Amino acid sequence: MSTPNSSPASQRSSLSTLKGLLPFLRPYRARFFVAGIALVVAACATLAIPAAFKQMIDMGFGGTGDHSIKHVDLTFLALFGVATVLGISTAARFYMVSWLGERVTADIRSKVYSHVVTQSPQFFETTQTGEVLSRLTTDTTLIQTVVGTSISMALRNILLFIGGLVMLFVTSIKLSSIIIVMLALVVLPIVIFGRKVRKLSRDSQDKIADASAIAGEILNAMPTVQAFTHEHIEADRFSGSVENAFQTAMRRIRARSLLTMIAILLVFGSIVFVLWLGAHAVLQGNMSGGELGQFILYASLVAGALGALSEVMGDAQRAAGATERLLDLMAVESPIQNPASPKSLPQNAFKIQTGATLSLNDIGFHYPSRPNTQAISHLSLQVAAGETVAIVGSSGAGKTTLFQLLLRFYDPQQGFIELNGINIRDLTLHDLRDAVGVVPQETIIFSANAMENIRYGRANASDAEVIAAAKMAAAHEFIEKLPEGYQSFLGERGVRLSGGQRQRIAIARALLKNPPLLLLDEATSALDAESERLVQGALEVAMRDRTTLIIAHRLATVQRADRIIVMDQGKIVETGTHNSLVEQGGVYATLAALQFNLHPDSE
Ligand SMILES: Nc1ncnc2c1ncn2[C@@H]1O[C@H](COP(=O)(O)OP(=O)(O)OP(=O)(O)O)[C@@H](O)[C@H]1O
Repeated sequence: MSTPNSSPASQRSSLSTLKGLLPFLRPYRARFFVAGIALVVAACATLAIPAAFKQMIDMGFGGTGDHSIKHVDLTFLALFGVATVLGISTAARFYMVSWLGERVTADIRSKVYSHVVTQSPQFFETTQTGEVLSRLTTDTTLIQTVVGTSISMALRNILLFIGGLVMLFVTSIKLSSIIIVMLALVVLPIVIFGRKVRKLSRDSQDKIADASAIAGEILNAMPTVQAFTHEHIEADRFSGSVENAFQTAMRRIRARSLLTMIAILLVFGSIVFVLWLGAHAVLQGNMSGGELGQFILYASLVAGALGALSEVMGDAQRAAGATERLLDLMAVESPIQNPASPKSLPQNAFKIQTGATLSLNDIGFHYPSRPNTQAISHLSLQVAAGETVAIVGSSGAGKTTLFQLLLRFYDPQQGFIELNGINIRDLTLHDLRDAVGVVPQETIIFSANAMENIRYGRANASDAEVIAAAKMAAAHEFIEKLPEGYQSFLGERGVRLSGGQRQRIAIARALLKNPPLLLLDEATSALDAESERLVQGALEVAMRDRTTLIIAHRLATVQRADRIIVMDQGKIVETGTHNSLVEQGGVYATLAALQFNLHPDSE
C-alpha cells in the first residue's frame, strides 16, 4: 500500500514539486499553446451563453409581432453558433490535453524504468520491487490526471470564475453582493465534506489493493497452499479482506448520499432564494426578466467553477506527492558507474579462444548493509587463460560474493580486479559483462518460448546458432520433445521445466554468448543421476577453451579442475589439487569427507 500524502505543513512545498514535471512538458510546448487557445475560446463561448439567453428572453419573449419572431430566430441562431464554437473548442482542448497527459506519462514511465534497470543490486536490497511497480503505475497515473485533466480544468474554471464574477456584477451589483455571501456559505461546507468523501474513496481503493495483494501472493504459491491444505483458510482470508473493502465502500457510499442531498438542498435553496429576491426586483421594475435569467446562469457558472477548483486542488496535491516520489527515484545514482574515460578490452585477445586472464589483488569487501562483517578479506588470486578453478567452501564462505565482485555488481572497498590486465573499473559495464558468462544456481526462465529463452544469451543470434548452443548444452533433445519444440512456451518462471532442464537452458545461454570468462554456480539439488550426467557433460563443453571459475559441489567437477581453492570466512585458506589437499588433511579434507561422500557414484 502506498502512503503518499505528506503532512499539511509540507503540502505547500509539495505543490511546487510539480515544477519537476516541466522538463517532461517542455518538448510539447506547441501543443500546450494550441490547447490553451482552445481553452480560452471555449471559456469565452461558455460565458457568452447566459448573455445570449438574456437577449432571447428580453427581446424575444418580451417583444411582439414579426420583429420579435425574427429576433428569436436570430438569437437562437447565435446561440447555436456559440454552441458550435463551444463544442469544437472543447473537443480540441480535450484531445490536445489528453494527448499530453498520455504522452508525458509514457515518457516518465520509460525514463523511470530505464533508470531503475541500471541500478546496482544494492538498490534492490533496500527498495522493494512492489514499490517500484507502484511508482511506475499508480504514481504516474496520478501525474497523468494532472497533466491530462487537472491543469486544463483549473485554467478553464479560473477563467469561468473570474469572467462569471465580472458578468455577475455587470448584471446586478446588489444581487451579486448577496450571491457572493451565499456562495461562500453554500460552497464551503460542500467542499469540506467533499474532501472527506474523497478520502473515504481512497481508503476503499487501498482496501481493494490489499485484497489483491493477498490474492497475488497466494496464487503464486498454489502448490504450497494445497500441499498444506490451506485452501479454505486462504479463501476465508481473502473473503475477510473483500468484506473489509465492502464495509469501507459502504461508508463512502453513505457519506456520498448525504453529500448529494446536502449539496442539492443548499445549492437549489440558495438559487431559489436569489430567484425570489430577483423576482421581486423584476416585479418592482428594477430588473428585466432576461437579466434575472442571465444572472442565475452566471451564478451557477461561478459556483460550478469554484467546486471544480477545489477538486482540482486535491488532485494536484496528490500528484505533487507522486511527482516527489518519482523524482526521488530518478535522483538515486547507482554506486556502480561507468568510468569517465573507459578503456576497451582488446577484441583480438579473445579470438584465440583461450579465455581471459583474471587477477584479484588483495580484495577486501563488505556488503553496504553490513559494514562490520567482511564478506571477503585480503583475497588474492591469479587465474591463467584457459584455466578452470574450482571454488569450494562452506555455506557463507563468500563464494557467490566473489562472483558478484567479478561482475561489478558491487565494488570492493579494498584492492582491485583485472581482466586481461585491465582494471575492471576502467571498462564499461557493458564491455565487462559482455566478456563474462554466468550460469547461476537458480536459472531464471522468462515467460517466452525455448528459442527466445536461450537467445537471451545473445540477442542477435540466429535460430541455427541457438539450436547449436542447445545441442552443446545437451538441451536439444528435451526441447525437441516439447509439444511445439523450440516454440514451446516455457511458462511463467519456467514452471514447465525440471530443475536439470532449466540448468541446461542456462548453460546453452552461456554457450551462445561464448564469453572468454565463465562463472558457474554448480547446482546439486534435485538432480537425478541421469540429469546430473547430462548437466555435467554440458558444463564440460562449456568450460572448454575458456577461463572458468566454478563454485563446485560435485567431486567430479572438483577433480577435473586445474586448481581448487578453498574459501572460509572470505579468505582463501587452501589451494591445490584434490589429491594434494586431501593429503594435507585440512579444511578441504573435512569438506570433501562431508560433501562428496554423499555421491558414491561420482568418480
Ligand atoms: N546482499 C547481501 N547483503 C549482505 N550480506 C550478504 C549479502 N549476500 C551475502 N551476504 C553475506 O555474505 C556472506 C557470504 O555470502 P555468499 O553468498 O558469498 O556465500 P557462499 O559461499 O556463496 O554461500 P553458499 O554456498 O551458501 O551460497 C554471508 O555471510 C552472507 O550472509
